[in-house]
Amino acid sequence: MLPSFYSDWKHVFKLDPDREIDDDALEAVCMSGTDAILVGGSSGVTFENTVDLMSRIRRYEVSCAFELSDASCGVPGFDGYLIPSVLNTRRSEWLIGRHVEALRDFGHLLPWESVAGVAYLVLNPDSTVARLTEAEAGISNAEAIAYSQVADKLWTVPILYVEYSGTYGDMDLLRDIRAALQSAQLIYGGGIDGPERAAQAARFADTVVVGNVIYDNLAAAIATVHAVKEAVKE
Ligand SMILES: CC(C)=CCC/C(C)=C/CC/C(C)=C/CC/C(C)=C/CC/C(C)=C/CC/C(C)=C/CC/C(C)=C/COP(=O)(O)OP(=O)(O)O
Ligand SMILES: O=P(O)(O)OC[C@@H](O)CO
Ligand SMILES: [Mg+2]
Repeated sequence: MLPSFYSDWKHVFKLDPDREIDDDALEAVCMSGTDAILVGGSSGVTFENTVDLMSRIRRYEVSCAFELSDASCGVPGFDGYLIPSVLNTRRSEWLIGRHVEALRDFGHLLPWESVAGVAYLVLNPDSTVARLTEAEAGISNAEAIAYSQVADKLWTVPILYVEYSGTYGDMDLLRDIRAALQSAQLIYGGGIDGPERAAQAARFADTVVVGNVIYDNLAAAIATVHAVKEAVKE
């Protein structure tokens, strides 16, 4: 498989266009040595707040990708675009329905060479994304592994995202999902509050995403970069 814009990502910071970040904090994040900034959120993302955040990140050399979760937010100028689908949603619109409508209407505008689909497994029932998409987050570990295998082995998705947004996940499950995958890049995100948890997740995930702690404890967030880069993958 040809390498893509996300293939080398070990550590990623996720910035939400719907949240405030001052210039000093943004500089610390962009100059931290992270592999990329991923712009995205599950609610309150608009064309305007996305353009605003992208243009501020563009002052720095760091790669910058956008997670497109609303068809009205097709902002050009990112290095790459991730398009999420939720595997364990009860509503097919979040798996495929909205995507079909968006591609029908706007697909001709997409820079396809810089686009990748992402299969999300949403596992924190209290997260915004779980509520929004009515995800069946309380599934057993065997079911979570089966979902992952459907995405990876049957559908050959490029990226599987194990999403615990807002809480730290089950690392034994992450290990077992890792072991069950054939080719998908494994992204982990959720509840990483500093270097220890970041290093643990990096043992099993190809890519570790750090989000909310940027806004809650910037120093702890910055420390996750080194922790992930130095972690030994199992
Ligand atoms: C030039 C250019 C780029 C043109 C683009 C043209 C265009 C718009 C083409 C259409 C492309 C397309 C197929 C778009 C998909 C449209 C769509 C609506 C897809 C649905 C996506 C989806 C499943 C959304 C649900 C939410 C989700 C999974 C979001 C991902 C990000 C995420 C989970 C963030 C975490 O959320 P957060 O807010 O941080 O949560 P917490 O509160 O818990 O922290
Ligand atoms: O905000 P946190 O809990 O770090 O989660 C990161 C990311 O997976 C959210 O989509
Ligand atoms: Mg968030």
